[in-house]
Amino acid sequence: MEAACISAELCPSSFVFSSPFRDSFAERPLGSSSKSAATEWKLARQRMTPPRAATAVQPRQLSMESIQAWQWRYQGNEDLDGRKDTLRSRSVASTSGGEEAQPASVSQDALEKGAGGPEDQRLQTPAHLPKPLSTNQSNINRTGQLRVAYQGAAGAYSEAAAYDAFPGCEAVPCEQFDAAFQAVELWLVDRAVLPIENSLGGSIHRNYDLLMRHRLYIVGEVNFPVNHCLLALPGVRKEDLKRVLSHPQALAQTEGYLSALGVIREAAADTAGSAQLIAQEGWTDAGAIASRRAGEIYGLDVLAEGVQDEADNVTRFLMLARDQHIPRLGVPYKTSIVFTLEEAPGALFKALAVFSLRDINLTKIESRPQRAKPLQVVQDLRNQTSTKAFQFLFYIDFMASMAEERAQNALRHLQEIAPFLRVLGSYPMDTRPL
Ligand SMILES: O=C(O)C(=O)C[C@]1(C(=O)O)C=C[C@@H](O)C=C1
Repeated sequence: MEAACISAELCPSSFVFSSPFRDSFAERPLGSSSKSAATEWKLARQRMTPPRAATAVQPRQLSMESIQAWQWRYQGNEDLDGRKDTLRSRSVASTSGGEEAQPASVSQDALEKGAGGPEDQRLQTPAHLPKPLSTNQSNINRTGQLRVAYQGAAGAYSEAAAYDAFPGCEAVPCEQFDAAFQAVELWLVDRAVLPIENSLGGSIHRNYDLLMRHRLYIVGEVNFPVNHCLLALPGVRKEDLKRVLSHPQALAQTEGYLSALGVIREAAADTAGSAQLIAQEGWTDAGAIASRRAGEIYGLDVLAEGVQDEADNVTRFLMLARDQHIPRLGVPYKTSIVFTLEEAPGALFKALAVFSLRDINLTKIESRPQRAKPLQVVQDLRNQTSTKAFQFLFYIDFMASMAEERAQNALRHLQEIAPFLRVLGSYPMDTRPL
């Protein structure tokens, strides 16, 4: 099928194939018509069972130092050899769990502090990390698995979504969302899978902002059913709990249940991380909202299952890559865009009309503050006044492929109204039954 690119600005980078896995999602049965296959999908996803290879060794979040070394070497500095032994022995000491080599988790701190150099005392290169990549290498690990970054600890829903999106992949935990974006940009991993919205909790605003800040493409989506459990240390009863820890989204999704329980809610970086913390600290007054699998990993009991406020609780995850997915025709597609508008009466109405005129269905609209330019002076000529208006970025998902003429025409039309327009990706819709 022909690739569609309506203008160089809308599709800024050329279509480059760098990984044999780029179409792995598209090749999966989308919206399988067989009832038994559909039921099997559903059950497998609800169990959230990663491939056997992934359960054998639990990934652990490693230190920021390994990433600094990666980043520094990736930028073309190759003179680490003289320090290799020191670095290696230090890293062994810092990861002395006695286990086998584990996937590195990427910390935001590591990425933000930037590359050091041989003089940088923080540099460490864990011995098990594969060789740094050059731009003409693909970052496929030694066993040929695709490496997929996600935010959180092992047992997080994001990890399960990563396995769901890329069956057989190696899921790489990251401390923050930003770290997952950067891990892809730095070629430490091939893809990232990140939550963008939840049917109960709404949008994950942080990831909208990061989509704009980074230059990755959306190459697919996964709608993942989230079935929350209340977890606690063995022997602890519901009545013993004074507080419950979890990711803010998970706390929002179980708001009614936790209010009835009368516990204090404490926000944590991710659901599985809170289960891990309770196990590590031996807290008998605290419970965690997390997956059943997180309970199994960290040795916590399931006190209650399905504690989300509505039985249908679905989180939509985006699959991100360095290269665009080439849009096709013949299967359901979504396209995600972000644009700005000049402050004027009816500006948003006109922008949305470009889709309705062509019978294109919108599935999502989100507005976020334009952080670089949050305010704009607006003259009201009729009343001879001027005020300051908030400036927004509008994110829209619509149901069409960029290979379709109507989508190309809609965006050409939008470009006439919008001072800034970027296509974040055109990708196959997840039409599997939930
Ligand atoms: O903490 C986790 O387990 C996550 O994967 C994060 C996250 C989110 O950010 O929305 C993902 C799915 C659920 O909606 C709850 C939390």
